[in-house]
Amino acid sequence: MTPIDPAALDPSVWTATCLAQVERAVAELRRGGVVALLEGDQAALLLAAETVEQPALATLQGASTTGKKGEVRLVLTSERTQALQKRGLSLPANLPADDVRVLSVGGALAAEAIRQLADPTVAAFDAQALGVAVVGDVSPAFAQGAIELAKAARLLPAAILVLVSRAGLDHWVDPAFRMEARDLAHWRRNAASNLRRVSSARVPLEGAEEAEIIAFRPHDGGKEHLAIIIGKLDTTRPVLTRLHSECFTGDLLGSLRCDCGEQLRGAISAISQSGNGVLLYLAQEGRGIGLVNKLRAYRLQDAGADTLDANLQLGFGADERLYQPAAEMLQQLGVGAVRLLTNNPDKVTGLAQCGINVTERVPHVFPSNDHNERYLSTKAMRFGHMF
Ligand SMILES: Nc1nc2c(ncn2[C@@H]2O[C@H](COP(=O)(O)OP(=O)(O)OP(=O)(O)O)[C@@H](O)[C@H]2O)c(=O)[nH]1
Ligand SMILES: [Zn+2]
Repeated sequence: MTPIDPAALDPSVWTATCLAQVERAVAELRRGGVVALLEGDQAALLLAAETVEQPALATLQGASTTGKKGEVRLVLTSERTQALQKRGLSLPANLPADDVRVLSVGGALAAEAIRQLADPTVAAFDAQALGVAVVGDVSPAFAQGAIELAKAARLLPAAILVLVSRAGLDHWVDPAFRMEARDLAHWRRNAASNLRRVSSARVPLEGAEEAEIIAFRPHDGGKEHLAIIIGKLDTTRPVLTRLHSECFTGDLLGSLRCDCGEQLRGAISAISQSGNGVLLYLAQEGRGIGLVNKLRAYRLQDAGADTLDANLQLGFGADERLYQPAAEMLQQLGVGAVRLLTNNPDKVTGLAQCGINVTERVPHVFPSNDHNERYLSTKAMRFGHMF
């Protein structure tokens, strides 16, 4: 496929083309297929570690032998590498403080062993026996791009990578699944934002009968975020606002592991009682790691980790949420200043950094139960929540 020259295209066409390429690659990684990142005359063939199966792995191993560009590498976040070190992986001392680590895993490692290296919730394994060593000759654009694509696919942040020359790509990967590494930065800027208001309806809620739900669709076609307007919005003064991150288990099933269900219904009634306000229901399940990874985090918590360390063991940051979509929804609703219902100081600073004036933090605390006491105390001790 001839590379697209951005200068020759209308910016909106260019953006749409580049976003579509990233989205196709993300879907392909989820189904265990090979995608390619390009930079200059170099290319990196990628597989997501979580979905790797033997036939696709054999393709990458074949490319590594034929391409003579080097062996199969495993790309992990530094958080995941540190967790593996605690389980016996030996790495050279004094490594640079990189976000992402590229490891050589030898030519013969089986798909199952790769999945185990990515996933701390599977049975214990002998990390030392894998003989993993650090290699440093992979472009950061490839290594970071691989992790970014895996996260965008809501998979574990780990990938398999092989370097090949751009000229020989046709043999290894379908043109539909190739993209310039630099397009990822463009995608990052546009995907989560550029929200388009797609539909809205009046939905009377228990305790807030005058309510309207407005759906905002991200530019990348991802899951919609919802704004729930309660009462008649008065934007002439700071609006009572709640940013609620989706929690399937707490919001829908009434899970006692967290406080989300109570916070959701509590926010609706607090806003209703105050007269008017907004609840943003953000498609950022599991502090942005997705439901499946949150279930993995719960397994790690059942084995002793707290909610923050569980995220790190999986290879994620403590909190992967972005505040840009929330700020953009508020701006589109004409809300420039808010009184924010939260105990989380990061929400206050995150929203303020995205241009919303947070005039006041309104505490949003509910009593604990036997199942969520540890979760809530971790929030206070390690995330700085103000209870
Ligand atoms: N990764 C991870 N996410 C969790 C866990 N427990 C709950 N969540 C998610 O955390 C998010 C809860 O976010 P919020 O209700 O916005 O709460 P918060 O950031 O603690 O801040 P406030 O409630 O505003 O004080 C939801 O997306 C849940 O799915 C967990 O153990 N691990
Ligand atoms: Zn929850």
